[in-house]
Amino acid sequence: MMADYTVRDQVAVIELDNPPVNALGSAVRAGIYDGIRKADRDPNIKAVVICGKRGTFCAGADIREFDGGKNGPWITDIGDFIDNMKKPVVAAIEGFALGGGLEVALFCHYRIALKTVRVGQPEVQIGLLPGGGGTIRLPRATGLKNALDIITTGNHVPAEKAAKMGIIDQIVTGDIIEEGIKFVKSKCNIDTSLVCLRMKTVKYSGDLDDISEAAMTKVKSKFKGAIAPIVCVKSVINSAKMPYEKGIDTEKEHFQDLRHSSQSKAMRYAFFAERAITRWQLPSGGNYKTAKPLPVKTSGVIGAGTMGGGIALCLITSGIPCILVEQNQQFLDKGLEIVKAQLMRTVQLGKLSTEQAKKCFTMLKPTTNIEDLKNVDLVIEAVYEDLKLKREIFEKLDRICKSETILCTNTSSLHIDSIATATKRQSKVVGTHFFAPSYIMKLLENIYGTKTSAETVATVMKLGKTIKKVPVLVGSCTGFVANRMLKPYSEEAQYCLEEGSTPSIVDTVLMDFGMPIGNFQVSDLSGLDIGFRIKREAARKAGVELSKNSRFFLGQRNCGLIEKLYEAGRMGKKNGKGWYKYESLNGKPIVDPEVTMLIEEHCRSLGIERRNIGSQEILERMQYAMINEGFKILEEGLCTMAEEIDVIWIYGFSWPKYMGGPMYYASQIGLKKIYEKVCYYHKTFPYSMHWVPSSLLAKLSQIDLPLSEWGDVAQGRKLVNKL
Ligand SMILES: CC/C=C\C/C=C/C(=O)SCCNC(=O)CCNC(=O)[C@H](O)C(C)(C)COP(=O)(O)OP(=O)(O)OC[C@H]1O[C@@H](n2cnc3c(N)ncnc32)[C@H](O)[C@@H]1OP(=O)(O)O
Repeated sequence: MMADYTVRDQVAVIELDNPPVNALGSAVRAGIYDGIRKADRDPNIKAVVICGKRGTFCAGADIREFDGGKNGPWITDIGDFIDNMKKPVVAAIEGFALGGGLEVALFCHYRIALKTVRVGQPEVQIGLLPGGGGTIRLPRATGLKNALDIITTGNHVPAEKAAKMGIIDQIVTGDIIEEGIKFVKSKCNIDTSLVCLRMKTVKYSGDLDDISEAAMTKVKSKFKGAIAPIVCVKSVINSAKMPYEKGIDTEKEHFQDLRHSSQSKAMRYAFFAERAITRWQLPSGGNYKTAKPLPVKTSGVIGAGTMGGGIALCLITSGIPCILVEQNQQFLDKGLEIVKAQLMRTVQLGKLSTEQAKKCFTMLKPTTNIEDLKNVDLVIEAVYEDLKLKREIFEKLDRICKSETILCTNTSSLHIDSIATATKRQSKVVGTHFFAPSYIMKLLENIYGTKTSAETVATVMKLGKTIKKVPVLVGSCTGFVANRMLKPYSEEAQYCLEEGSTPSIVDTVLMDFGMPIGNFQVSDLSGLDIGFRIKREAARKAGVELSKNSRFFLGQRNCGLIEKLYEAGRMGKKNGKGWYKYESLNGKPIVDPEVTMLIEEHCRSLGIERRNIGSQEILERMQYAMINEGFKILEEGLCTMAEEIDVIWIYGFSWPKYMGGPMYYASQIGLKKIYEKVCYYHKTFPYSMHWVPSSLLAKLSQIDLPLSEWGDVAQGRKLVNKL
């Protein structure tokens, strides 16, 4: 049994015991069920305490069991039994009570908790609804409005707030079991039916249909394309519409439908992928187990532009003091304004109080003197993408900073070694690639160079977590993983324009797939001048001319549309015209006939025949080209597992979690089909290197291996020819 049963002072104590988070697997459910029945039968027992071992109550159902068909009592059987008990039952909560964990607590007559506790119904984040009575009982505890909010967002609620909401009866300090026993003994004479949530009515104000409609509208716009939030709303509304039993039965049906849905399977995959990528390893052998992170108590950021300012903000809002360096006072002042404005916005969003924001700001020390960085533990350089400039800065930092200081570069494309070699501490140089807007986007691509030490990697991986990012470790190559994969994706989008499509058609196809924003809208947001400069820099490096009228560039297919738009003064959203036109800085993209004409003229001048391109082809070409690149990245060992690529796309480019990430998506389509299509497009477009099929993809397309083993095949840990 995975729940210990002991008796203390005539109180039965049932302790959930399933490391590491007491997940409510079938054996744990059976343990609780047997425990309460035993306590009920025993005339010497006056009351029951349910609690968890190892400092936490329960993180919910065992997510891994949803794929199989494990039995054991259904969770609501526990609730049904407690509802009929005359002996009081209290949930004594420490750590987390999430998902099925909170549902078990809601079965109990009372809930007490330590101040540090967090409760929540995060099932929606793995494409489910709280299927153990949560959508029916939580509204009875806290009212419809709060329940809708908690269940549709999946957000954790801190204990004191949960107490105010009526979810927790008492906040306690000290030993949670002792407190539980003391509390429940004081309730031995009450009529338990009076405190049983099943018996309560659901509180709400206004018209139920209006509440339902408003909640539906909200979740449909906030979680576009996701099914679970919609079903969550339906089920919570049922709690007020239906008798308790009918609500519970309907909830169970909804739960089973969602559990078997492709969206939930993908989101469950993403949940474990996010955890798998924390088990990083370096080709040199260092890994997450053996390497110890260095403390980062003080930090510095060089460059107070939007990127650097955002990074500094991440640091100070996580309690790490930061010295922000700019080359002159004017730039520094401008940067500080950006930081202040972003802090204000955080306050407006209710994520920080004014007091907290003020305190954060005091942790920022602006300066124009780089020498001020001499004693910090870690510096992040965030100047613009210029190798010469970055090398100069690193050479300076190497001289100025104490020998222990870790030097990070926020480059989006340059090889780490090309910067690290400017120093005499290559083992302490590492890439930390933030994504714009750096304060908001969750992905942190950490890049190791040839000589980066495991200790340095461990430090930036830990720092990533501390500043609430999702850090993923990758090897160094041009563009690293994210931008390297983005390149063929956006190139194919532009080729589709040349061949007959339009920016709005391409973007609509992507958004219908589930991307929150289309390729050309993103390009307008970041600015067409960026894309133009990248191409110009590549041309400069290769010693060739950039020609907008050539269909070939560096021996590859070329689309000169960006150059043409740039020349026409179309910089993107910032000047109101790019691939679309905009009426204001916050305006929506509007199809611009001028762009359509420009594209058509471009095709005429180059003799490109335009045709009707179907949405399937657009999607396939953009996604398969990028997926093929993903396999090359695995093949080259720049990632050690396919999960890393998926997490990068989910958190760097907002790939819908309910589609799992591009590699997971490929696994669902089938590698054989992907490989055949890649070969077909390679034949059709022989001048696009990105269509050269990855040999790993070719190999894996011949066999049926789960995604979790693709990295092993790539790294030679699994020999496929011996299978
Ligand atoms: C039978 C009931 C039927 C229906 C209704 C109920 C449905 C549910 O309850 S669905 C599950 C709802 N709960 C969650 O979604 C919570 C998931 N867990 C978390 O959010 C976090 O793990 C945490 C906040 C509880 C702790 O975070 P942290 O301290 O950062 O640790 P990790 O996330 O790294 O987790 C450690 C370790 O535990 C594994 N794990 C966590 N929760 C579960 C779980 N519910 N089921 C199975 N495994 C779980 C996690 O994967 C980590 O292990 P690995 O590193 O080996 O992957």
